[in-house]
Amino acid sequence: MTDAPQIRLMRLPEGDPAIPLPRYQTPGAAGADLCANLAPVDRAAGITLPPLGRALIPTGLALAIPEGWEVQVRPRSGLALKHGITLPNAPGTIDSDYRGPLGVILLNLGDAPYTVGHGDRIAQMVVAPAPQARFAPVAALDETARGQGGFGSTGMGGI
Ligand SMILES: O=c1ccn([C@H]2C[C@H](O)[C@@H](COP(=O)(O)OP(=O)(O)OP(=O)(O)O)O2)c(=O)[nH]1
Repeated sequence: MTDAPQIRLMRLPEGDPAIPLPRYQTPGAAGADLCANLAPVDRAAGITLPPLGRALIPTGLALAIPEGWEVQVRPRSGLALKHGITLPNAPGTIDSDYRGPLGVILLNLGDAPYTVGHGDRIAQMVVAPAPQARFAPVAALDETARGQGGFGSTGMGGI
């Protein structure tokens, strides 16, 4: 296994120090939970997403990811199953050279309004290797057994 990288985390000036920093909830967790860090004006009422509504939810954090790695922001399955809350851009890509505020785009696919509260665990971030490839333009590609077959070309049934 590649050595785990160190990711520097900075709480932004508008970040609430009472909100826990991302952490793995169990020794084997792949994702570290991210909490909503709402603007002071939103903290009392939260941010309500109507059905099919979406919003950029601040985390109050900025990251410095080492080159060659990325952070993926992914939905939490409990919120998805119970309330239909997902990320329209899942997995959100956090680039290693990005130093701006980390935000989470939440989308309500449920049939009832959903309110995001200050401090709620809204998503999880997974750290993954992301090497930059070299793209080599060529006139023709090598042949394979699959060729151009795709999008269900091997059939859709079981057994
Ligand atoms: O869920 C997300 C997705 C992205 N970002 C930040 C970090 C990322 O590095 C930057 C740009 O994201 P992306 O490349 O997905 O956005 P884009 O629409 O292609 O914009 P850009 O032209 O700024 O790259 O926005 C977030 O904070 N949360």
